[in-house]
Amino acid sequence: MQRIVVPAGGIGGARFLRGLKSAAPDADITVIGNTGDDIHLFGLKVCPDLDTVMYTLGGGIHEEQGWGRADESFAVKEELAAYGVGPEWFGLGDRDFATHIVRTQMLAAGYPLSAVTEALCARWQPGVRLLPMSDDRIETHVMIDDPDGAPGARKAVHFQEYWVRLRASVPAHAIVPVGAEQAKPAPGVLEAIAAADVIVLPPSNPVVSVGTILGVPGIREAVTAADAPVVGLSPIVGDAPVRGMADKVLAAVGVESTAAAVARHYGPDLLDGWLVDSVDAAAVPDVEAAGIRCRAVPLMMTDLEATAAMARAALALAEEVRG
Ligand SMILES: O=c1nc2n(C[C@H](O)[C@H](O)[C@H](O)CO)c3cc(O)ccc3cc-2c(=O)[nH]1
Repeated sequence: MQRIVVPAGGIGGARFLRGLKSAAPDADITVIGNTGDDIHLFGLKVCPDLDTVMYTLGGGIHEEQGWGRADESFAVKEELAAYGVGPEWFGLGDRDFATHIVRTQMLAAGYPLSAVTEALCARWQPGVRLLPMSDDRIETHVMIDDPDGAPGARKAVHFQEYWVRLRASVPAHAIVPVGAEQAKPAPGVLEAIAAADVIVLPPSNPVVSVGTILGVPGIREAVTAADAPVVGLSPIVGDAPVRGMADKVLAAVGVESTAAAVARHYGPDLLDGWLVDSVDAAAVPDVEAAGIRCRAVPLMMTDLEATAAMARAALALAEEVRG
């Protein structure tokens, strides 16, 4: 059975995984989920990217939104707001709250996040093995200008505040994965990477999703050392992110928002192959000049079949670089 490892963020990663499962129904897929987006609210631990993967593959996702639960209501949030308890800008629904309550209760009882995630997945049956990148707490913060401070002053805000409250409308000066340096990969992560037949970097955010996962000490090194080919799909199409704020956070790390620049950012030591969208076919020679095999194929996840075709192209490229 083919063993595929996918370090994944939220919506883009989850949708890609749905295509990958359809393209490789018999494969043994391990997902290493980003937990840098995690946030503590109302005393609860919320893991947006793990939940987005779990709900999407388990059939519980709000399809149009791409995050949170289908058929959601917001009575708890409204009641909290009536007490003046926020933040009001983060949309936690009633059904979703139950997930965070179970998670927080299990963590308080001493279970590590990896065990909690496995328990939550027992209900959702995502059809992949979903591992958090780490059991240790890591929180991505974004440095922005502080309009209330002295001229030139900056402050750090939680990634969710940057993305959801500020809608990434202000420049990001730096991305800080707080806690990453002391963190260890969760049990099973390094073993899955070492045993992989193929490692696929989905079209997730290369800085705050895949970058954060690779930044956990030992993970990037394990991916680079793995025997398996490593192939990635560009999240940038026609010089703009397909969705999300990749352009803003790429600027913060000094990387241009182009498919070729993202490939170079990952680097030839990590990547064996890179898929760019057909509209970026002119970038293929640039990427190959950097020592990364590159092909141009349609990369818009418009429906399951289009997404499965992307996954098939990634697996085919992996075979090509292996051979
Ligand atoms: O744009 C939003 N995204 C929301 N997201 C998505 C999330 O902010 C991001 O898209 C990811 O963290 C980036 O991958 C949620 C995800 C959850 O699992 C739970 C609650 C939310 C709430 C919001 C929200 O209010 N607005």
